[in-house]
Amino acid sequence: MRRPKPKSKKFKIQNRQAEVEEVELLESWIESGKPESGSNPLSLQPLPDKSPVGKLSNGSFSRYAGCENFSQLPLSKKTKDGLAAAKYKNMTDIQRASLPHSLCGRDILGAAKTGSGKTLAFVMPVLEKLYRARWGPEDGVGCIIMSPTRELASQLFEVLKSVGKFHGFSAGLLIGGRKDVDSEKEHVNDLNILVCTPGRLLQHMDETPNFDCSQLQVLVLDEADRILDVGFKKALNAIISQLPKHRQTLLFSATQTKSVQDLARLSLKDPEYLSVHEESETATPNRLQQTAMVVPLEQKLDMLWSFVKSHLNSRILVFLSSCKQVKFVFETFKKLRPGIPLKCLHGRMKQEKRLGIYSEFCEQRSVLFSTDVASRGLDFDKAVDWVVQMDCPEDVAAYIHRVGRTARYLSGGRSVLFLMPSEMKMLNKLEEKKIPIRCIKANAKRLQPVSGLLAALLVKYPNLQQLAQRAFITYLKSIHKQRDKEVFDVMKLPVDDFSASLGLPMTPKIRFLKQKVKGKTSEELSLVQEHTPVENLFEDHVESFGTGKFVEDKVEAEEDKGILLQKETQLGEKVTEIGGDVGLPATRVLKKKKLKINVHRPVGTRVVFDEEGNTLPPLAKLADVKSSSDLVQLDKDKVKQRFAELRTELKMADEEDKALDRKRRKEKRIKDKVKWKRGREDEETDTGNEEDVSAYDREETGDRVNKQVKIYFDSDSDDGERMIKDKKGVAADTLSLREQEELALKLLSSMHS
Ligand SMILES: Nc1ncnc2c1ncn2[C@@H]1O[C@H](COP(=O)(O)OP(=O)(O)OP(=O)(O)O)[C@@H](O)[C@H]1O
Repeated sequence: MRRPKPKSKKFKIQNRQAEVEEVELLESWIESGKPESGSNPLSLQPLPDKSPVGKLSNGSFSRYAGCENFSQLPLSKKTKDGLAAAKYKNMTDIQRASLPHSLCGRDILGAAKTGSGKTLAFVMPVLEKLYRARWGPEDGVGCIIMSPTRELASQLFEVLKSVGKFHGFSAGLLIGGRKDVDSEKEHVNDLNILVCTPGRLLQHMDETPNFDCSQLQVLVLDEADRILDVGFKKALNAIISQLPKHRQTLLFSATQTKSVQDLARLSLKDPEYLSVHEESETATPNRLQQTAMVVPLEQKLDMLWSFVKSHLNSRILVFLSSCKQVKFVFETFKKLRPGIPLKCLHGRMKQEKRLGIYSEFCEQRSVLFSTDVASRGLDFDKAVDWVVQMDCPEDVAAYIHRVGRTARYLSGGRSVLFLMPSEMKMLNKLEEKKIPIRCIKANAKRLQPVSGLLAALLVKYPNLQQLAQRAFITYLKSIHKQRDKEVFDVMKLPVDDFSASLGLPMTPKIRFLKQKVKGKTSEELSLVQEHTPVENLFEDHVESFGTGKFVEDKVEAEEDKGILLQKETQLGEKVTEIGGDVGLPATRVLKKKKLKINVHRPVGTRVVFDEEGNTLPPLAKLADVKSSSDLVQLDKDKVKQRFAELRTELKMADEEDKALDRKRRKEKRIKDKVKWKRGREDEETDTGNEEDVSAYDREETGDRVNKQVKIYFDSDSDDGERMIKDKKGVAADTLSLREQEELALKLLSSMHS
């Protein structure tokens, strides 16, 4: 391969001259187009002539305020080329609103719906600012872009690389979980742009010799409200204290902070608050169809399983509240082989694995079980079809970010939120924040119970039992720790039913809850929340939410073939598509599929499963039937029987333990008594030998011994002999008969005299 000819010196000088001229031109454009402080560029859109150089009617705003596409902005050729190469042409709302300001160097508080292009809105000003400042390798760190999660930081880094590929800046990704921190330390001082998470940046600030950010030009916080949240408070304060105050600061989020305290911490200078969708009817993307369902805690897994089985051709993102739950659901569902690849993502995974899973989910149609680590900012390459919130989000902001993983930019998407009866207040909160959500009900007939299968799995795989116990405890803890007590009440949870739904033979001990209820048993607890069937709950709910915003879709159960009951017209999807035959009860599915097996199955064919339990083509369908049939055939009776056996075994073991404990206590009591008796005898004969008495004995028996001694003297106080002993200090028993007679005579003579 021929190597490209090195550029001549003359070419380089010419090129540099052209750059200098371009920068001067850009600066003059920007200077002439600077908007007045406090102006709102949105109020002027669209401009009458849409000309990038046209004067505004009142002459007070940026002349770039009405631009529609990037070519109209005063951008360097390198940035324009980068944008063109990445096929970005027209600006989105937030880009149109913020770029005229941010390019002029003003501080920005940008808010816009999820998936609306906020990333470009801060990447471009970063490139332009450094370009116009003629930033070079020797100038060091010129810009820091911070994100709350590692995956998001990696994604931002990719966008920066693609749009800035014609620029000569050096950029680095600094995120935790990477082992090569030492090599990072060697190079970090040569980087111009850092894309990082707060923790790793602080680590470099603390540990890397000569790490210097004193020349910083731009600081960007993506998902700013999250980074300014308590979780990052200490790290962020420490970082900010090491940054120069004179800099440009850009904050972006779909749920932007307006807290004066937050802004003061960042020492923003007269920031421009740009909330482009504030006037919008909804706080979420228009193409997003949002639904909610009432699902009792003990039916959540059944519902999730049924949902996954009835959406085998979709890309589904499922949010759960803790790592332990993610692990449990992933591991058990994987063994049940739903017929679609399964993946999981949580903070306890190794970084390489996390990034691998993230990119696999971008490429492959699958179900990803995740904690909130995937809830913010991630822009999965191929559209996510469904976002399922198995556990209620902690607040409205968390809801907005979670559902925002679908329906991004121009694509559509759907979401479903499982709400327990005790969490219904969340719907009011969503409504208050302009989130249009429709209540739908589950098709109870299509529900595929999974707890029996889970119980069988737990018997077969003891490690799953541990996972289940941990998932159980952490879920309750997560509810207990939630700040919004109006929505989350751990006391209302049917704990025993929940435990059984995970396949556990007995409810694990819940220490923190026991303290809270002070002696209430778990049965009593479950009584707090009466068991109500889904349908009834839904009807209750419709009464209280029948204001028009929440629409109930009453569809005859007979008409529906899927797990979700929805009208065909409203979701633009055929009902059969939602459910298909996969939504049918297991036995009917088997009957149908068995027919197919008989026809198509080549004799002696092996069925191969991959690591995640997915069947490999061309026998995927066949194997699905086999796998599910295997499990269904795990003989429900057998499972029940084993379940009962396990219960009796545990009960017997419990009884044995109790008996042993009783015996031990009895023995100890006897031992103590014997010791105490001995102690008393010793006291009576020789009170001086205290060293033989243990501290415990002294504590427990000391008082009693003293009392006895005291009583002994009290009761014998009328005893003449004792009186004599007391007075003389000599025991009367020890005197001889002659001595006694002498003593008596002395006494008599003294009485007469
Ligand atoms: N001007 C544009 N033209 C075409 N596509 C764009 C444009 N700007 C952004 N996009 C695309 O829109 C999608 C969403 O963009 P981005 O990730 O920046 O959204 P966001 O507002 O930051 O979302 P979130 O709030 O979830 O972080 C991306 O796939 C991006 O490539």
